Amino acid sequence: MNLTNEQLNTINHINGPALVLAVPGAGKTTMLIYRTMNLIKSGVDPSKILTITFSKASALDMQKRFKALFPTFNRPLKFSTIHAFCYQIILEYSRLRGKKYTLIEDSSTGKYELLKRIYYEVNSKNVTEEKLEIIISQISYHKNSLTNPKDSKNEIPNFCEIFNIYEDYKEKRGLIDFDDMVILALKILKADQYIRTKFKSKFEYFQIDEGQDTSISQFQIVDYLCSPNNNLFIVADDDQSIYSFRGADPAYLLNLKKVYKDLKLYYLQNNFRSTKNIVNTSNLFISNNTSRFKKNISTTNSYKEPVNIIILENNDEEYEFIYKKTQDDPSKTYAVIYRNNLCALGLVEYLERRNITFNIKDNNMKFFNHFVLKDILNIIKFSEDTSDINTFSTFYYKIKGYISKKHISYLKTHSGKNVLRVLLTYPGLPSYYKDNIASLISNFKTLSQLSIYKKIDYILDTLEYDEYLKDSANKFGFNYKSLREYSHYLKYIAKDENTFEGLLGRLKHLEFLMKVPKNSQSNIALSTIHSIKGLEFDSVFVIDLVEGVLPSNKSLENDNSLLEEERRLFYVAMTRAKEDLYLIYPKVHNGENSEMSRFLIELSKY
Ligand SMILES: Nc1ncnc2c1ncn2[C@@H]1O[C@H](COP(=O)(O)OP(=O)(O)OP(=O)(O)O)[C@@H](O)[C@H]1O
Repeated sequence: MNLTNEQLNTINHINGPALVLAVPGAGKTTMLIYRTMNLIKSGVDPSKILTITFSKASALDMQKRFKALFPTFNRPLKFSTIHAFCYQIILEYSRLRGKKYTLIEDSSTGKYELLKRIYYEVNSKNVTEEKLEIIISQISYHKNSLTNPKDSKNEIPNFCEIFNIYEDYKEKRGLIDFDDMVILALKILKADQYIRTKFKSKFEYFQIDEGQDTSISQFQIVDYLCSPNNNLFIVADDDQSIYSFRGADPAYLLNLKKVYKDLKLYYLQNNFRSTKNIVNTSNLFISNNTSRFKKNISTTNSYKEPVNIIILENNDEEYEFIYKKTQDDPSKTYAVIYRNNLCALGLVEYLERRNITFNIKDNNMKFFNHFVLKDILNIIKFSEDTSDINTFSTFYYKIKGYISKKHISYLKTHSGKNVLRVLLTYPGLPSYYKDNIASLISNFKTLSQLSIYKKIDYILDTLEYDEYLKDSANKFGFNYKSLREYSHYLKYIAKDENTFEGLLGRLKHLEFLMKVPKNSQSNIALSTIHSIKGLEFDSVFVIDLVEGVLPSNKSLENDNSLLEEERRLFYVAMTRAKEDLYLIYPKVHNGENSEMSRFLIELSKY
């Protein structure tokens, strides 16, 4: 590969701190590999170089790329995630000081169960799954950003107390979670002189890839280890910082000059990846963020197809569009990129019915275990066997009928072919209540006779499960629209099924498909924006570009910094494309009229 002058300049940096600000497709990873060799050629002992990558996969990828570029070099080199590195410090401390640490994820308690228990203790209420996710991400945020949980602005009642009990519980039992690795390693380095000296002398040159997504606590570890020589080389693109919820903050990069007075700043502004159309459009787009380094992004690539803004009637048309386009040329690579995992469901269902294989990059699909899905399936199950009191007990209070706990206790001691008929024998029932139950009996009979697709609407409307969703949205702080999305996707999957067993089988199959390893040979990738970073494809489709999805509802309710992060997410998605970029807006999204994403409106003016 012929390196440009910009690139050569960068890799020739040897001593002292440096920040390389690079645009998408500028060859950041490539530069780190060449610079590693350059250090070695200039006399640095390879075992003294530590390269920190964002993920395990990128550490392996970098190792492979190094081997491919320099096949004859066979001395050991260290490419590691910060967590793996911190874990080594902790292990060494445990070995020398006889203090044992266990990862909470490997312990019998388990992080989720523990936090559920603590939430109950503190708030005398069960925590919902959504709230549990918020708690976990907020704990992580405060630890990584080294901010005080007291200042947290989240909607969790008594969050700070939950945080403190959780931390205290772990500390007393020698348990650590993923985020503790960095904090604990930092504590050990500060307090234990022997270990500090040992690790400080282990490495002399530090390189950080994806610096924009490195959290403040992670930077502190490196800062601690590399002083006083500060042989620190950071490669970053502040415009691609998309992990603020884990404590990454591009402002830290913007202020790096204050931390290292002799910081050398290098720019890599040539995009080798994309057509001029994509580079120019994405450049104009990201310039609307205020908190960023200004760059002059350019490319020597030629103009080709313009960036396509595609407006379609609904999600089905969106899936069909992608299906047809991805059949164009089997030698091309395609990526379908979305903001949330849930957006993939309909597409997976659509492509799979047409025997199209794909690589799906995330498997964090909560859909299959979500309470809305479970409730609806349980209600259908009960309609097929109305003697099943156990299933009935899971949802009786979520549908119309005013059935209470004491009625359920009665039913548990009185069996019958139809639990609702048994309920009619409950002593002293007022006549209006008997009418309610009689109406429910008739509703369940009707439900059992409907097609599987129509059952779902019947449950939502006639059995008033939708009212329950509205109530829980109010009570527990869910977003009602998001809850409705679950029923929408279930209906979408159910529309080609004739039986309940068929639907259950289909769900199992889709769940399996979305969990399979990502090594299939398919040329079509499906991914969230967070998981696609660093990768490139000939054609890219960014789907579901509606207000509330991208930008997300949450970012619209908060201050401008979250909206800037949504813009960066959009930018990361756009800049994965080499040749063709399709930005798609379905007018009806998940069965509801939608508004076009403000980002698309903005782009259509360029
Ligand atoms: N000097 C060069 N000449 C030709 N191609 C290059 C050069 N440097 C890098 N490339 C190519 O440019 C593409 C982008 O490189 P790379 O993936 O390393 O970029 P990146 O800066 O890490 O991108 P991003 O931040 O968007 O993930 C790759 O296909 C790489 O091979």
